[in-house]
Amino acid sequence: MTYTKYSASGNDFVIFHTFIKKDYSKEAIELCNRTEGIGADGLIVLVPNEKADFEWLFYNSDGSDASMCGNGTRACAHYAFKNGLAPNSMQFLTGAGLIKSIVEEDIVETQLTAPLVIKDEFEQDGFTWYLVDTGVPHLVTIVDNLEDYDHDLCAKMRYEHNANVNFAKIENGVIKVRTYERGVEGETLACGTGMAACFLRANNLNLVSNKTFVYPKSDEELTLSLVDNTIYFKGAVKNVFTTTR
Ligand SMILES: N[C@H](CCC[C@H](N)C(=O)O)C(=O)O
Repeated sequence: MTYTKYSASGNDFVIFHTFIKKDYSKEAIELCNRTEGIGADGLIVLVPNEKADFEWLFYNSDGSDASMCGNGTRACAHYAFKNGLAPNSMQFLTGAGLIKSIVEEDIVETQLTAPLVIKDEFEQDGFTWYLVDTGVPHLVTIVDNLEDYDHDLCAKMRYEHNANVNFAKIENGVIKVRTYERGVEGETLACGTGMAACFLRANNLNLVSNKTFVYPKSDEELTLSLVDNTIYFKGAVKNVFTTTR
């Protein structure tokens, strides 16, 4: 089997395509293992689909499946286009519904699914939280200092709310984000749906405009924009290497 390793702003994935649609949780754990496998935050498997260019199966590195992955859609779309599996403007089926992505060289823009606010605002453990589903559930708190990010608190909030956890700081109209990712069970270098959740919260509070830059832990530059309640997420992806096992 041939596997390709992608990095999307530091959020990294192993990607392959097959005709066989089955549960790949076990393969996800093996392939994402950073000491004995290729190493990645997630596994993406492309399988044929009659109603879209393809369907994807997404797994976190712990083998859990997730309905959506913003950075994963950007890497997957680039992979699909470069492997002749889809045109540069494509739509594919995910657990969160149809996703549209456009590939232009190494820049990919994804139209995320319609956001759904689960809890608008609540206090817990000294922070003000916002809980929103941007394809997967995300807790967001806006802080003055990203050093407030605390692994143990994130783990507690992750399990209590079954959501990813984001700390965001607004600086001169742009957003800096740190994310604890469910299914990785730790901080990742970027989380697309997490950046989208932070952007939505900051935009709702009139702290950023309808189009702004967002910088995750990797400090790569992503563009988030909101048009008619639809979030667009754009940035570079990197095909790191391809290997066969
Ligand atoms: N860990 C997430 C899925 C991946 C989301 C993230 N990698 C992104 O780019 O959106 C979850 O289980 O909810």
